[in-house]
Amino acid sequence: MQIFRTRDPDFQERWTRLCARGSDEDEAPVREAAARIVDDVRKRGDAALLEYTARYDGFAPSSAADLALGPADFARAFHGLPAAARKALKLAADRVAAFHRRESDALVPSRRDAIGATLGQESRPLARVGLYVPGGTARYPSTVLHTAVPAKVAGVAEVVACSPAAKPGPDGQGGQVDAWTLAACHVAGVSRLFRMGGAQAVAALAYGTATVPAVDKICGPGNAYVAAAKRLVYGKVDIDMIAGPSEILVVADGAAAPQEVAADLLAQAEHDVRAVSVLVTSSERLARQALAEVDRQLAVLPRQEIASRSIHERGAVVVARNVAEAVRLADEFAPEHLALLLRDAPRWVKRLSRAGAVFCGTSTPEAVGDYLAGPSHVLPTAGTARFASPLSVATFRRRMSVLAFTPKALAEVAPSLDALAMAEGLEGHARAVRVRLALAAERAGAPRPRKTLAREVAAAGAAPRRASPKVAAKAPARQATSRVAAKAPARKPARKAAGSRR
Ligand SMILES: NC(=O)c1ccc[n+]([C@@H]2O[C@H](COP(=O)([O-])OP(=O)(O)OC[C@H]3O[C@@H](n4cnc5c(N)ncnc54)[C@H](O)[C@@H]3O)[C@@H](O)[C@H]2O)c1
Ligand SMILES: N[C@H](CO)Cc1c[nH]c[nH+]1
Ligand SMILES: [Zn+2]
Repeated sequence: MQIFRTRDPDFQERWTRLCARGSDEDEAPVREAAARIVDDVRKRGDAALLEYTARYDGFAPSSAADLALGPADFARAFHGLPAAARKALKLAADRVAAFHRRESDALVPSRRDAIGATLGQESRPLARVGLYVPGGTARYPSTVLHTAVPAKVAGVAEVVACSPAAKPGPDGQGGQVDAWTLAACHVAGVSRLFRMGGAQAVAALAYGTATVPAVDKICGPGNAYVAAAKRLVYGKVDIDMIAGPSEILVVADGAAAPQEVAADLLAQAEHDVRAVSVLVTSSERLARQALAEVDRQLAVLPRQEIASRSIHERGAVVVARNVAEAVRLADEFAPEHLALLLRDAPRWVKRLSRAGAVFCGTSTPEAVGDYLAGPSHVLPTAGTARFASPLSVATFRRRMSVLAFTPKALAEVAPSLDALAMAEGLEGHARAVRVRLALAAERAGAPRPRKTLAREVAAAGAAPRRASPKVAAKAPARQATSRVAAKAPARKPARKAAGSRR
């Protein structure tokens, strides 16, 4: 694990390199591999999906339909678990649901303004979403809960999930998905789970295949291949964010316990060889103690191989001049998880604006957020916390603006609208308003000079309205106007037409 100090002459260079984790340069080979896979599944559908599933997950079902598991499988798995396991899943699901139900929709309420325009927003759930549940080197039933529960709270009608099956065991049998993951699908109300993973799963959900339905949005975390594929399909579908290899940045002062610092760093390092764990501390002594403690704990960690590569290839300890500088660097790094092992940790939160989630103080280990604190553990990685937010109910809903003008309101804004449209050279837009004003005037039978009305209708580029015999009998002047309009030459200068109504 590298160690450097903000006083070092090459600090900026090393810090910039550390901050660039997961960047385009860092991930070029992964991106190219993901692009080939996505393209192939888009073109060849199920056939390509089955080939990649066999290659990467060792699962070769006889038909693509066998990739899918459904509610009966989920219920069987749930009821087959011991009571303590069912209780843990339910507790986590309940806490996630309780937190996300507290989210507010914060819409602009519909209101009629001074001119008579009623303006507002409405929000609706997405119809069908696809959740990526990782499963390459670890199982993630918690991710089922931290994605599907907010989706259900949001009101999504159809929640489908995908997760790679475990690699075949010594018996050569593939296709197994652990009971906890299936049970979590039962608890969270997932409709179907497809046993597929990686870039091929993302492509199948984005473009649809004969077996896998195309979704409106793909959400959920995954390794670098999954993250790269989500970037590639964005636009065809929406995505929640880039939630790639896990990260933690711990800010600690001299009072922090090195054992806790090391444990938090390793808890993320064990996710993936590409996970990033960083300590920024104001204490040289703590830096040294934490390094030693990481080595001690690594030696007895079951996922030592993965965590050790992550720590040695991507981990770092940075010694800052003081806590304020450490906190400033943490914010610049924009980590997925930011742990504040500081005296008076909550006080520092107001200095932060760029982290996926902030964990305050020694009794709030990051792991509590991973499982059952409440806020979804799906968080932006690779510095994208600069602009992206945690997965939430809002992730699964979309807003639409709703506008309703009265004729009077339209007439009031028409001159300015006309001016703007003509400035943009988009006369069709201006005409779409002028025609309404002209027809409204005609309907109202406003006592207007014949020529003015003729000019208005002609300038709007519209055909004359055919007056009903009743109206025609009552309003000979308007009928005459329409006849004139039908014959009128192409158009008068628009501004003049608009101005004539002022
Ligand atoms: N940011 C978050 O919110 C969050 C939450 C949970 C987990 N995670 C991350 O999710 C990831 C889980 O990773 P994982 O690998 O265990 O499971 P995964 O399901 O994300 O990836 C496994 C799949 O990757 C593909 N793959 C692997 N090697 C490949 C190769 N060489 N070429 C092409 N495709 C390949 C295969 O299709 C395989 O099925 C970790 O990085 C973890 O840190 C992030
Ligand atoms: N730390 C992960 C997010 O980066 C979430 C998780 C799930 N299970 C354990 N951890
Ligand atoms: Zn974790």
